[in-house]
Amino acid sequence: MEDEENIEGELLLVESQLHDIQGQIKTLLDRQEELYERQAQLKALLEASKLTRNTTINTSSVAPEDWSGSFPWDLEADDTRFNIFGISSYRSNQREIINAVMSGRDVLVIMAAGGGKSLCYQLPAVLRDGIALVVSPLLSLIQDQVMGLSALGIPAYMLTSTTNKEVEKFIYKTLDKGEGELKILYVTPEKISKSKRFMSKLEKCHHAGRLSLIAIDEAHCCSQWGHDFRPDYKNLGILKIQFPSVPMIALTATATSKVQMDLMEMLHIPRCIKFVSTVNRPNLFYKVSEKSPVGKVVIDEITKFISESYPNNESGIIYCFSRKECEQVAKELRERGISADYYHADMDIVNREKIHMRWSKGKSQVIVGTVAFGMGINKPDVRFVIHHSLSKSMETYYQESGRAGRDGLPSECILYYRPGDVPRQSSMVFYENCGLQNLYDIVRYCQSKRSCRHGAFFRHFGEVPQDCNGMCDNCASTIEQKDIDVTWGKCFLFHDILTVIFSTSCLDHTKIIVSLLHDMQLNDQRATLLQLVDKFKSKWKGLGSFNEAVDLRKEEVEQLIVNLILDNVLKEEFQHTAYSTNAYVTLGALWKPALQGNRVVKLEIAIASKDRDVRSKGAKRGRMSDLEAKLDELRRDLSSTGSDAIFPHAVLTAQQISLLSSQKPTTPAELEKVIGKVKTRKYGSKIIELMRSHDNSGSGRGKEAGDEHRAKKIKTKDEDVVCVESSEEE
Ligand SMILES: Nc1ncnc2c1ncn2[C@@H]1O[C@H](COP(=O)(O)OP(=O)(O)OP(=O)(O)O)[C@@H](O)[C@H]1O
Ligand SMILES: [Mg+2]
Repeated sequence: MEDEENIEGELLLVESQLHDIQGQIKTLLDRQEELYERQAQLKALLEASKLTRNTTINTSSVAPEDWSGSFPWDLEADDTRFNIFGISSYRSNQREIINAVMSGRDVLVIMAAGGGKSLCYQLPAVLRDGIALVVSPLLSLIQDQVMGLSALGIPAYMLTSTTNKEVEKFIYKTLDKGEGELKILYVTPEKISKSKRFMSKLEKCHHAGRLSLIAIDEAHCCSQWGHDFRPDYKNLGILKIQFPSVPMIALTATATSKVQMDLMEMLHIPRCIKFVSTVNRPNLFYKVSEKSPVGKVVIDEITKFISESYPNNESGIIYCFSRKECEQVAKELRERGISADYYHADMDIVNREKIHMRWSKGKSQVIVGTVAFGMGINKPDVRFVIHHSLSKSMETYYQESGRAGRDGLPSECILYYRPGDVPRQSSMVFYENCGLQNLYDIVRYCQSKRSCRHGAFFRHFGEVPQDCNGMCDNCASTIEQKDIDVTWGKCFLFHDILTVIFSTSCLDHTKIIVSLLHDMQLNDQRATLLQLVDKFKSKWKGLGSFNEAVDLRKEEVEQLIVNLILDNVLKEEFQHTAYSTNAYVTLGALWKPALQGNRVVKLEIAIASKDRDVRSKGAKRGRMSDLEAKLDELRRDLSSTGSDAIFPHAVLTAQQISLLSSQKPTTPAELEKVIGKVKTRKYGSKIIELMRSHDNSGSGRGKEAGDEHRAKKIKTKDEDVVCVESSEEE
């Protein structure tokens, strides 16, 4: 009898070790496949490199590799950056990239969303002689860029299906004969692949030495491995073959090394200089909020968050799972006084564009959209991105949440998560290549109450982690968190957090769940996640007071089941019906060791009464100061008057408003120092008029809400605090 038990014990151990080894073999086989793939890519790249060497003018002697050194165009570049673009200093890598392009090199730029990629090709385009060609995938992006550049007085045009005949004629003539004023020409990739006429004009332009550079924006669209593959981008390789001496700059926000290799190969730029910036978005505060199963509660929470944190109509996006959900959420927000519109693929294009415009111009505060509200968003001052439902992968979440704070100012990204949402997503993605694996990665992110959220992105994109400086809920939380062993069903409370490790208790939760499923499987029955939770709860109740282990809330049982899925103790299975795909929970590869207590499953439980209301230090803002509000109104007025309507942020950025309201320039010379020459020439008189009247009206210095702290307390020389009533004394 004892012998048998020993044998059984060893058998279990052997089985569990075998399972681990099988896992390792699988990892090695996957790695082998990756290496084969990489080998093939490298061979192809070598070929392409040899090919390009034969056709490319050798530029290797043109410039040194120290791209941050000094260059002949430094002064002119600085002057253009500040006085035309109104940008006071370069962000990380911008200067180096500009220098490499100016030196005639091909460049690949990987820079996070909002990092400032546009300047990297727009500035050299202004500085270099001739016309710069920019390929961009979306009409709305192109329109936005052309409008912005025109407002700065830079002759930029687009040649797309919407371009009128008159402008088209002008563009062709300019390409052909070099007569008109044209510095930057935007086209969609279809123009390159489908219009012979365009390509022949471009050829002429190049032949006359007037093609200054070629920029491929959103370059990840070239690669099938990227998240937004566009077939027409595949044909862009022709550009380097036709115009080998013209520097090419390819730009994207995210590209794994596989996608980077792919891009270099497809665009024929094997010897390009690569600038890879960090994926870090230090101005974004990341948070996962527990999502109530009651829809109205979630909307109430979102409404409270928006109206308390963003009282000045600051823009935001809410991502929803389905079209129906978008409409519902937008309606309920409107009922609660938030100006919200919905946006999804079922709407006609005119309607969608109208909604997008309203929002971009600050006439509505929130867009509630599906993932269809995507790449075309160029608004720099989106202050919050809320996910009403789970994204389908870490990569899509990074992209979607990354639309917040592109202007570099503090912004918030909140994901409402409940384990019950997992089957909804998994039944949509399970048939995709690695769909479930990608989904489970973001589910792990959501379930964790300890790991740094920014750290999860660093890990995902293979970057060395950096401290997030309290810019996520888990790092900002001061609550002490500890692992507590509750073997034999005991649990302990440590401050506000209870962490439970379920192990070998014969009545523990894991065992009950696994044995429930085992029984069901024997009877040919199946259960969805919610059904399994109910079964567990009633079984648990049946055990009554004999059970010493902690009684979990329904949501916590869901969380545990999802953890068991992530740990391969359970797995999801899918079945198609005529109308939908149902997800069921069944036994996974490691159910036996779990049942026998050889598999430790951890569950992190935050005590239910406290949703850790941690916030970003910089995110919560008060009402705009009086002057800021006036400047905001002025930029809206200025953006909608004049011959070509532009977006308010193209007139004055959020940073510029903030600088103006603190520095209060009242002469053109002072104003120029804040917003540069071009904007001063265009809008200076109106801004100065506003500044002066604000100053004279008595609502000037010291009376603004934003300056309250300055108005109430100033320090005298001997450091005494003196209360003052009016700004004059300040
Ligand atoms: N050096 C800078 N200083 C201040 N603002 C800048 C600077 N460079 C760019 N910006 C501003 O940052 C915002 C985002 O820039 P841009 O549109 O070029 O980002 P991007 O890298 O192309 O992002 P995406 O991947 O989302 O397209 C714009 O409002 C731009 O004017
Ligand atoms: Mg961009």
